Amino acid sequence: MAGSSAAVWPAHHASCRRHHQPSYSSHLPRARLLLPLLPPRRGGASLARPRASLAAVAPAVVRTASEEAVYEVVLRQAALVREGRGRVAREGAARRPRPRRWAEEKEEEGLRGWGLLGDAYDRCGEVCAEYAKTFYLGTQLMTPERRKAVWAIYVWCRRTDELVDGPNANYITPTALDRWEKRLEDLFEGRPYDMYDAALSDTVSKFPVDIQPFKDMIEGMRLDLWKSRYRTFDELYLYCYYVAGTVGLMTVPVMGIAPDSKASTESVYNAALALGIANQLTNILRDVGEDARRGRIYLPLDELAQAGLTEDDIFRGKVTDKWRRFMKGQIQRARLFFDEAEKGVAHLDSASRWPVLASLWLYRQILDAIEANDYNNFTKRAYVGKAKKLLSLPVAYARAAVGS
Ligand SMILES: CC(C)=CCC/C(C)=C/CC/C(C)=C/CC/C(C)=C/[C@@H]1[C@@H](COP(=O)(O)OP(=O)(O)O)[C@]1(C)CC/C=C(\C)CC/C=C(\C)CCC=C(C)C
Ligand SMILES: [Mn+2]
Repeated sequence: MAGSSAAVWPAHHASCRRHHQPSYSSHLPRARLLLPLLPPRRGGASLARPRASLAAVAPAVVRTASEEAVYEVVLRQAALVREGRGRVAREGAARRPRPRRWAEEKEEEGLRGWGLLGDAYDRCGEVCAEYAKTFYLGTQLMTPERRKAVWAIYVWCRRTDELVDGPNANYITPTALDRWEKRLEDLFEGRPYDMYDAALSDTVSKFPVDIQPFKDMIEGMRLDLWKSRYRTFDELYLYCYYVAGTVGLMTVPVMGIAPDSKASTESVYNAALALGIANQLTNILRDVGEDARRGRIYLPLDELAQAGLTEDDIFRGKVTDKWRRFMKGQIQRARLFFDEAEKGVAHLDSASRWPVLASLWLYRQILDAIEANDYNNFTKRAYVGKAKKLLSLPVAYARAAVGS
């Protein structure tokens, strides 16, 4: 946290936390369930066409309040990237101050200043390699600039998550999150607080990355401080956007859109958002039991009720036919988000496709694992075995190479 000596960098990785998930049941594919299915509002090829099967059950496509709000952010990010591309092309200049003060102070202290920035990125890479091995491997194909930038974003996200999910989580207050947000604003202004911040500060000076998704992720952490129930999928959707959809919006400007892509910028952002939502929904479904033991239910209560289930059923954790039916609907919804995301991958810059596709496939396989566990996500943790993980890598590599 800003101004605090407490290390926000964790020594451990808890298998934590904010895993949560929605569902719907037999009348499932209601129109509102999928932001990514909505057509784009502006020109350009769409990745987000309603699929025939869904259109049949969801003739009236209506966005919910959360989807509307999030879509506004998507449009703003897309506009920024378009503008950023133009500006970089015209001026060839960075948009924001580089973390000058930090580097100069370090030089005054007899440290290597700008040289330290290289070390800062290296440390980000090490953290990534430790916490997200497959993803780290995937970044090796990217250009050094992009790779370092994605690492810096990863580390900021991981640290933010650890605030509410890590060993010091019990001491985190709204004020601490306010300080973390102030520190974020400072680093965007070129005034980083520590070396991990310095790496991100440098990244945002080089790529058209907007502060909004970062702030929104902190907002998600705020929610986790007080909210442990989600009445509807709309509420859950917003939460998933905050804690995971934001990652897609943060990383697309760094990973880049393929120069030959005909897709509209906002449709690529929509796909990125869908991947974050899909990952978070999957995370939630995997961790239902773990969350329940912490008194949390990240499932839409209205959909639970429609399935004839109560909160007590979750806390009791008995796999019944009602639960299986409910879970099938939830898994189906998560898969739809993955499908929407997958369509966007081909439009990313070629070097960025592999890590995204590999991570998408790996995470999606957790849903298969839940099914293989006969929907017992109360006491059995769904995971993807090493062999499957290893197989996904070359397959994703081959697919990523095919291009847009
Ligand atoms: C290439 C690539 C995959 C880049 C993303 C790298 C990156 C910056 C990741 C940050 C992830 C992070 C630490 C988020 C903080 C909140 C959080 C922990 C969310 C959960 C992740 C799963 O982590 P884990 O299983 O460790 O969860 P626990 O904390 O243990 O519970 C999430 C479920 C969300 C992660 C979301 C993404 C990785 C979104 C990815 C979207 C893109 C990279 C956009 C791709 C673009 C297109 C066009 C498809
Ligand atoms: Mn976590």
